[in-house]
Amino acid sequence: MDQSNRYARLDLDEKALIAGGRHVLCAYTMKPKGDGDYLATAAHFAAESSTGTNVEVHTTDDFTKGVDALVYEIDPENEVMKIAYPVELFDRNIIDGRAMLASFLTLTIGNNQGMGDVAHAKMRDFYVPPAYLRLFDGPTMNIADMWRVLGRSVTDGGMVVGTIIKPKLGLRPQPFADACHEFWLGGDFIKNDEPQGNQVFAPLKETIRLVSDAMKRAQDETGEAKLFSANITADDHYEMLARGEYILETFGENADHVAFLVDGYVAGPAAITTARRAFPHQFLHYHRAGHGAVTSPESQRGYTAFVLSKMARLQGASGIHTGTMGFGKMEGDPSDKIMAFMLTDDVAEGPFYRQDWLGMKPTTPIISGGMNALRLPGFFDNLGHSNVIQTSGGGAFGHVDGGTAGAISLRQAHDAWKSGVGLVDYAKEHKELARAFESFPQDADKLYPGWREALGAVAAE
Ligand SMILES: O=C(COP(=O)(O)O)[C@H](O)[C@H](O)COP(=O)(O)O
Ligand SMILES: [Mg+2]
Repeated sequence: MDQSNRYARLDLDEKALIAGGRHVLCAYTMKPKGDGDYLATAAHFAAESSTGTNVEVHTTDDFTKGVDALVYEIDPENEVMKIAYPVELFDRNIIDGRAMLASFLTLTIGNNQGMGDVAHAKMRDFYVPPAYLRLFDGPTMNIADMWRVLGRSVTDGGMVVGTIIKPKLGLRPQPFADACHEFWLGGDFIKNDEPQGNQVFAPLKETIRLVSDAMKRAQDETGEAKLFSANITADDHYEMLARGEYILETFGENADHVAFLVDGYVAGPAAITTARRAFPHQFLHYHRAGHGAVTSPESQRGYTAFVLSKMARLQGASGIHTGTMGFGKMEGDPSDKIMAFMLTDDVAEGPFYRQDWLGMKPTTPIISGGMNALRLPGFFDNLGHSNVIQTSGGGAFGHVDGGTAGAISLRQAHDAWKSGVGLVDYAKEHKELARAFESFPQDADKLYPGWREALGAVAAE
């Protein structure tokens, strides 16, 4: 059944829809199955994503038709369609009338992902009008709060030098805490790797007690504040709360040095909102393991990493992984920097829409995945600033002189970039950085040909 006479209004103008403020706009790439008509398939998609189904139902009334999602633009050649969703379609909490991301996803990227007449569809961008935007929680904390704890400028505090405890799994509590202590002697921030929780060989309570003690010792020894991002991801809301409360109680006077890591893709929006609402004074670290299943450029379904990032700011993530934009080990491209700008700027351009965040706090980009000191300058050149949390796991613990030297090398690479000095020149005066060249010779050869001659004995020592 062709529903385009009801669910498509190609005469609608995007600027007018935005000015009207009544619609959430979504841009998708979509391909009909077989030789299906593009507009009819798009209209069926809009019907299934709002008030309709594949047939007319006699219960539909005039009010229903007023909240139909409408296809307002199609470009079959480029497989692009745009749909306007009336704000009224989206579910609101009974407890406080506020918006929920689950409902946004259920409609815009729900049943439509499995429709028989759609070969594939992927959301590339979305626009949120002010009336809906203000119903989302948004972040309470972000990198500015970390900078405050670290005693830095709260507007331009620079890179937070971080790591992920490696190996990913398999450390008992004491070796785990020892690795933390080692890194903290040179760095600022440590996160649990995302699978680390309450394994039998490393019970959470015992591990957290030792990590808290390691933090105290590192702070005493360096005179600097240290930060830890603890994984509280769980299927069960009560389990997340139990973990969070135990962690805060155990860190005691250092509780404000603790972030909570939540795996927002595998555990979903409910887990993010649980942490956001139960622990509004902790930095909420959104880890996105698994997102590649839908966001990868290889995947023609789901949504992009850009869309995931934008949703994270709405939900109130303090920081979210944005990949390394082609400079690390995970999939990515330098143009991914628009993802970071959408997180941090008050008005930002997406691939299809400009979003005004109306003062909603920024979410901090977390840069991670195969990074090390040598890869940082290129990354910062591309992004244009270094106000990010950067975590290098292998890049710290893979340093030939150990985790402390690894941490120091990362800080030195950042300092070199900030002061506009070439990395090889800076390394001549900074041993840990020089030794990072020796630690990651493949990267060194590729990014800094001639480094060995230039650094000579400094790197080899
Ligand atoms: O453990 C790591 C990186 O470890 P290492 O520094 O040893 O590579 C993170 O889970 C990845 O950053 C995830 O990817 P992304 O940040 O793209 O979500
Ligand atoms: Mg990891």
